[in-house]
Amino acid sequence: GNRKPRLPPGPWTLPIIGSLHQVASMLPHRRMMDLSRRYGPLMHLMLGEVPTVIVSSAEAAALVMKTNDLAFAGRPHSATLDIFGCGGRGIVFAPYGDPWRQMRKVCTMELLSSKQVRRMDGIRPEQVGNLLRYVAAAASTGAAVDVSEKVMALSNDVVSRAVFGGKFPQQEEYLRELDEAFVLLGGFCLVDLFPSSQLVRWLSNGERHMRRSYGHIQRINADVIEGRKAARAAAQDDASSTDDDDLLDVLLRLQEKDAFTFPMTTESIGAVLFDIFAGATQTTGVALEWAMAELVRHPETMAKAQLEIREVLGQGRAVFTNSDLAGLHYMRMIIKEVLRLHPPGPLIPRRAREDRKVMGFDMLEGTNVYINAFAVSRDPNCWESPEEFKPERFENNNMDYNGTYFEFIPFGAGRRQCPGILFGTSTMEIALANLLYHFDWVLPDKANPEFLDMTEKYGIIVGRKYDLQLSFGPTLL
Ligand code: HEM
Repeated sequence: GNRKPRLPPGPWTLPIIGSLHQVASMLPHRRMMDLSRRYGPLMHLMLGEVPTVIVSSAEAAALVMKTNDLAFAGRPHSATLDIFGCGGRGIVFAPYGDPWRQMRKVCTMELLSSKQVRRMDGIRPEQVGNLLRYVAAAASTGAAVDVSEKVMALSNDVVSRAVFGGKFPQQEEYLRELDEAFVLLGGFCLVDLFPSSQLVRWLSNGERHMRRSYGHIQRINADVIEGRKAARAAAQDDASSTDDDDLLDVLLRLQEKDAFTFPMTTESIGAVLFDIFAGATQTTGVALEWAMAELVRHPETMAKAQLEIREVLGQGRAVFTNSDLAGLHYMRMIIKEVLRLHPPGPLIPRRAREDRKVMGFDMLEGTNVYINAFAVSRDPNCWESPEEFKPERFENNNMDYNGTYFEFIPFGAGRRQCPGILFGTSTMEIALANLLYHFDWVLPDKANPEFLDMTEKYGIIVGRKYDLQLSFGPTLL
């Protein structure tokens, strides 16, 4: 009928600028957590002209990502997102529908296939070995290590091997553009907030910047893909797979076989490769940097983890592989606790594909919906001393990030859940196990770890504002 919709409650909004003044001033996931504690687990905001609902409790998250998953399986769109997501041809920002489903299935099956898992189990130790060599050299001279930079580089290299087969000549530029695009997406860009205004469109730099960044990314994609096509043609192995196939090989083979029900262009392949790259690198990198920061801040936790690792692995090991790590129960609790306190993507973007009633409120088609995974995993109604870093809280329970416990959703849940959980946590485990087995980490100049600055940086992937510089304790192995 014509009844007025009953929207979720939200802060007082100004005409034109909506609730922007409420959220734009600081880290949005924190500001929204504070606001939601006042207005409730479903909170309505007008971000500029764009109706938005923020979801901030386990119960509300389950209603959105489980009970009504299909209705909320869309992703937001906006001028900058449409450019970044290649008009929906990738995976992460593709609209819910058949092309997305086929692409996601292919990539997920490939990344999780036993062949690819075996391949990556061989590759990760190589990459971690490079890192260890660098760290050992620094340790021998007493220099501090920029851990943030090094774990990010590790994550980039591992993902790059999975997706593109190895470092590619333009990798540095690719990463720089990705960084810039993430900053543009995390900011509240005027054209996204006022889509109907031609004036704003004309004035705004956001769309122009994104177009330039993404154009550059597309050119690099095209170069890499054309190069590989030429190499495949020369090797005449187009139909057969080898043990060293990366995701690019797999997609090209499917393209050659015409295996999709939609046109699979080089541009689409590029969009998918970029999406996997973008979804995988910074998330895993910042999770590792938060892990090392929390461990240094909690020396007793680091010591306990080292005891476990050194006991399980025995003495005198060089580099080890993921299959050596099955017995590291405390390590896995640490990883969970890091992802609870520092979910790398704190605001999970969805979009309502149809009208739904949730908790008695109307959520209207076209509304952008952000699930605040950060607020949910710090909810005092679900977690004891939620602000404290305490891996032991995961002892003797089954609580997991697999998308069945809605108070803990760093990877989301439902149809859109992150397909890279195993890939990402495997990289985290092997990196942390090696870094802790071989070295004792402390702050440089005997600084007191209690005062380590944990300020977050603004962006859709939330890392540390200040790079983590670490040095070495006296009991080096
Ligand atoms: C610690 C590491 C990671 C975290 C915290 C993380 C987190 C997330 C989250 C929260 C989502 C949205 C889920 C939802 O809407 O319910 C997501 C989506 C996605 N992630 Fe991850 N991710 C990580 C690592 C990875 C890795 C390693 C890969 C690939 C190898 C990856 C690929 C993707 C893709 C392709 C999507 C989009 C799925 C879709 O829209 O259908 N992620 N991730």
